[in-house]
Amino acid sequence: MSTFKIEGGHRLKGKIQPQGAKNEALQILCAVLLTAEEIKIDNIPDIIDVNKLIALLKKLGVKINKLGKGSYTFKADDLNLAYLESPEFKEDGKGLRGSIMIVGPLLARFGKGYIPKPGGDKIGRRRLDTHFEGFINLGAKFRYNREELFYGVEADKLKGTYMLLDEASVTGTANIVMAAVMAEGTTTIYNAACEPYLQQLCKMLNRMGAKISGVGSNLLTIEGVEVLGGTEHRMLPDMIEIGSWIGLAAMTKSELTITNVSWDDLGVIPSVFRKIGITVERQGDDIHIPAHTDGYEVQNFIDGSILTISDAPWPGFTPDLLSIILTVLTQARGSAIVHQKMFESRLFFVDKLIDMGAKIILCDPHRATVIGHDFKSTLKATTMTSPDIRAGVSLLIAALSAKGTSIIHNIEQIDRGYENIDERLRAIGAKIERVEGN
Ligand SMILES: CC(=O)N[C@H]1[C@@H](OP(=O)(O)OP(=O)(O)OC[C@H]2O[C@@H](n3ccc(=O)[nH]c3=O)[C@H](O)[C@@H]2O)O[C@H](CO)[C@@H](O)[C@@H]1O
Ligand SMILES: C=C(OP(=O)(O)O)C(=O)O
Repeated sequence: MSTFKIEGGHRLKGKIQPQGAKNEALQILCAVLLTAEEIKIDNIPDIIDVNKLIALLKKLGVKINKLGKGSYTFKADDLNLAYLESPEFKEDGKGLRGSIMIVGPLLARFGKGYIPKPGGDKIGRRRLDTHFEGFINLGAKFRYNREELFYGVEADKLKGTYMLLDEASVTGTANIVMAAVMAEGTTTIYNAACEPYLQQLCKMLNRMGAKISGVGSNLLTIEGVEVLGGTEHRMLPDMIEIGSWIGLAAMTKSELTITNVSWDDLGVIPSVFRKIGITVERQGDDIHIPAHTDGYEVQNFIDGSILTISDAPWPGFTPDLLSIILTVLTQARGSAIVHQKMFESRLFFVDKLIDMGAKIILCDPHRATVIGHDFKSTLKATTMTSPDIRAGVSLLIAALSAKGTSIIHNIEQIDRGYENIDERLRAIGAKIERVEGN
C-alpha cells in the first residue's frame, strides 16, 4: 500500500485539465461488447478501475490496441466466453463496481451474462436489484449463487417491454439499456437515470445503429435492432474531478483555471459551489476560480434558514461531490447541513476532519452539520487512511489546506479514480510526495 506525504498551507496556481470521466468510461468500455466491429475511444482516463476493466475485456477476448495516451481501439469479434465461468473471472470481476455493466451487453449479444458481486467503494449497501429486475423484465432467467455471491442471467431472445425502475440507478440503467438495444420490439424505461454518463452512452449506441430516444430524460424508448456496428467516441471531462478542483482552489485560497470542462454538462455543480460562497467564473469552456483571499461565505436560504446541500439523482446534485462540499465547508464563513441521502456509510470519514480540528456534528449516518472556521483556525496536519475514493480526495484537499505535514495511507482508493494526481497537483505548486509500498 502506498502513501501520500503532503505539506499543507501552500497556495497553488495555474491550470489543470480534468481527465476523462471515470464513470462514463466504465459504461462505454462495456458497450464495446455489443458489436463485432471496431470501436475507437479517446480520452480514457489512466486510472486503476478503468485499467482493471480493460484487462478484464482483454481476458474475455476483446482485441485491444493502444494508439496513444487515452486512445484505444477495441474489437469484440471473437470472444472467449469460457472465461466467464473460470475461477479467474470470479476474482477479476470483483475488482471494481463498473464490471457489473458487462452483463447487459453479453446477455444481449450472446444470451448469457455472469458476474461476481462487484467491488467499488464500501459506502453502504449497494444493491443490484434494479439491474436484474430489468433483465428479468426483458425475459431473462435469473440465478444467484449465495455461497459464491455469483449472479447469472440467460435468455434465448430478449423481448422489449415497459418498465418502471424502482430507483434511478446509474449503472442499472446503463446495463438495461445495453441489454435492450438488440431486444425484439420496443423497450420503455421510466425512472431511468440520466447523468451525462448515460447520455454519452446512449449517443454512442445510437451512432452504432441503436434506436434510443428520450436521451437526457428519465423516459427512454428503445426500438430493438438486429445488430450494432463500430463507431468512435470521446469521453467527457470528469465532472467529479472538476468539482474536486473547485473545492481544492477555494480551500487553499488558490487561483486555479480548470480547462475544457464542458460547461453544459455540469448541471447544478457550479451553482452548488456558488451557494457555499465560492466564485466560479465561466471563461469560454474553462472554469476560473479566483484566489479566495477573504474566504467564502455560505448563503442561507431566502427565508434566512440554514443551507442544506443534499444529493439527488441527476439533474440533482451528485452524491460523489458531497464529501468534497462537506470538507470545503469546514473553512467557510457560516454553517450548513450536508445530507447524503443515497449512501449510509459515506460520511463516517468526518471523524478524520474532526481530528484535524474541523467543527462538524455527525447528526446521523446521513447528515452532518458543519460550522465553518472562516480560516480563523487552520486545520492541523495528521495521519489518516483513505476510506473511499471521494473521502480520500477530500482528505487530500484538507491536508493541502492544513498546517504541517499530513500522511494519507491507502491511496490506491484515490488512484482508483484520479489519474496521476500527485504529479498533476505538483505541477500547480502542491507539495505532495508519493511514498511507495508502506
Ligand atoms: C461506477 C459508477 O458509475 N458509480 C456511480 C454509480 O454507482 P451505482 O450505479 O452503483 O449507484 P446507483 O445509482 O445504483 O445507486 C447508488 C445508491 O443510491 C441509492 N439510490 C439510487 C437512485 C435513487 O433514485 N435513489 C437512491 O436512493 C441506491 O439505493 C444506492 O444505494 O452511481 C452512484 C450514484 O450517483 C455514484 O455514487 C457512483 O459513483
Ligand atoms: C462511488 C464511486 O465509485 P464506484 O461506484 O466505482 O465505487 C465514485 O466514483 O465516487
